[in-house]
This record gives sequence, structure tokens and C-alpha cells, in this order.
Amino acid sequence: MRGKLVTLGEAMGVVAATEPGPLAPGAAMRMDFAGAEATVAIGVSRLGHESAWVGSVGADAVGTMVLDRLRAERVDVSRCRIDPELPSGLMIRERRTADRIRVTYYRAGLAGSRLSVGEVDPEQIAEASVLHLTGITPALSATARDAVHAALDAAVDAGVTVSLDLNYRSALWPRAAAAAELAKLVSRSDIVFAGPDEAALLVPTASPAAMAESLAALGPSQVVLKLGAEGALALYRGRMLRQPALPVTMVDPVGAGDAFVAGYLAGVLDGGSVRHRLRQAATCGAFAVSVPGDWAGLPFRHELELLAGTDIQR
Ligand SMILES: O=C(O)C(=O)C[C@H](O)[C@H](O)CO
Repeated sequence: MRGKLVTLGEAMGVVAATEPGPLAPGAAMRMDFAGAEATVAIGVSRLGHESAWVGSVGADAVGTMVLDRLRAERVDVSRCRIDPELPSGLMIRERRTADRIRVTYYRAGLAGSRLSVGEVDPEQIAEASVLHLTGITPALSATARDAVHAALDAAVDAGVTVSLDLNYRSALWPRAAAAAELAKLVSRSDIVFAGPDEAALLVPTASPAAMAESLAALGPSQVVLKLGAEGALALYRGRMLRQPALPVTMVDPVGAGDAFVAGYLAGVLDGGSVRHRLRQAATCGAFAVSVPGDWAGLPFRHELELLAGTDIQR
């Protein structure tokens, strides 16, 4: 399968501490942007497939930074909205201790949450091979939730593969509200990604394997559990495959899950086996954790072989 991935969500400015410690005047910070869906779009593009990101940004420096970077990464942003009134959202990422990151959002009610059905183009989705959704977008606002459902309807009508990463963000909505909404999305998705804590929102079973079975019983043909340093587990048509994480030096874990998803979905677009998808996903996750920032470390296709121990095969 060669084709395009379309995804929709919010991208925000990030002010990220470069040194451990509490936020203080003069603390060393690095300016960047982040957004789970935008990271997936960049990752898929770097692996040689067309991708499109649909979102709403402010008419400000952060919005310009996001769109300029995505264009430079060959991500199609032609359906994005530039809000004339509201600023782009922002996130402060403190490195409170050497290995504890604390995130504060400044995004509620801002430009990103204005994403609406007006930005969803059924034709763009029908021409794609994969629509990728996350559990972040429906938590942004009622209009963003409607946009997710409109995109999902368009994909289902056109027979486009639907991918969903549960991506639960506790700062955006309570567990019960998330569980009710995510259950609806899972039942209409083909591929579902989750961490064990996220899966527990819907299927409170003990082991990752049992969780994967229970999630698959809700409808998706592929369930992929991201287990961090333990690797990943995929359940595809009743067959369980395990993928170890690659042994790399961890520099920044944020964005690793999105990099993993990008590698897996690029593997779907490659037409590769589930084994190929998982290996590519683990390799992309390993690249991401080895570099600061969410998306900067994502590998280009020719770089995949750089990480020793990888064996990218179809
Ligand atoms: O938390 C969010 O809403 C984001 O999309 C920002 C981060 O980059 C994301 O959490 C990493 O997956």
C-alpha cells in the first residue's frame, strides 16, 4: 500500500527547560513546538510517505513556526486554519528533577481548540490510505470533537484505514469522560495504539496481553500496546507478536510514543508485515528518545539502519 496519511489535532509552542530544577528567572529554556499528531505526520513524511496535518493555529509567531516547520518537513498543511483572533497554545515543560518532567498547558479556549468540521475535507480523507486520530483532539473542545467524528465518518465511508492512539491527557478531561468518548472511537477504528494505563481506561484487565485481547474485542483488527522500555506487543487477527525496545541511551522520553506510531503507520503504508511495522516502530521510538525534543530526532528512511541491532525487513 503506498499512500497518504491524514491526521488532525493541535500543535502548540513549547518552552522546555534544558536543565533539571524548578522554574526560576533565568532558567535555561529551549523554544520548540509539540503536538502528538504533528509529530506523527513529520515521522511518516521523513519515512518517505505523503502526510497531511489539519489543525488551527493563531496568527502569531508560534503558529508561523508550526506551519513553516511542517511545510519544511513536506507535511501538507493546506487545510489548516489560521485564527485571526486567538493566540496559539503553549506548554511549559519543566525538568523538575533529572528524570521527572512536569507539563503545564496554556491552551484551553485558544486557537487550537477552534478546530472544527470546517477544516475536515472528506475528499482529502478519501484520497488517503490512513486517517490517524488521537484521544487528545476530542478533548480540546466540542468543535474539535465534532471534527474528529466528521473525519472518522469520511474515512469509514471511503474505506480508509482508521488509526487511533488513545493518548489520554489527564489535564484535559476526567477519566470517565475520556473512557466514554474513546470507547466510541475504538469501536470504529482499525488500528488502536495505547499504553497500559490508557488501555486500562477501557479494559481494566491485568496483563498487557489480556488488555490487547479485550481492546480487540471492541472492534479493531490491530491492537498495539506501547510498553516503553519493555517494548511493544501487537495483536493482529488473533496473533500476538512481541517487539523488544532497542537498547539506546535515553535523553528525552517525550514524543517516543508518537515516533513509535509514525514508524508503525509508515510500515502500514510500506505494505509491510506486522513484524516489519513493529520493528520500524521500535526503531523510530529509539531515535526519538535519544534526542531532545518531540520530533527533531525522528529518523529519515535512510537513517533507520544507523541503530545497531535493528533489522528492518518486510
Ligand atoms: O499533550 C499534548 O497534547 C501533546 O500533543 C504534546 C506532546 O508533544 C505530546 O504529549 C507527546 O505525545
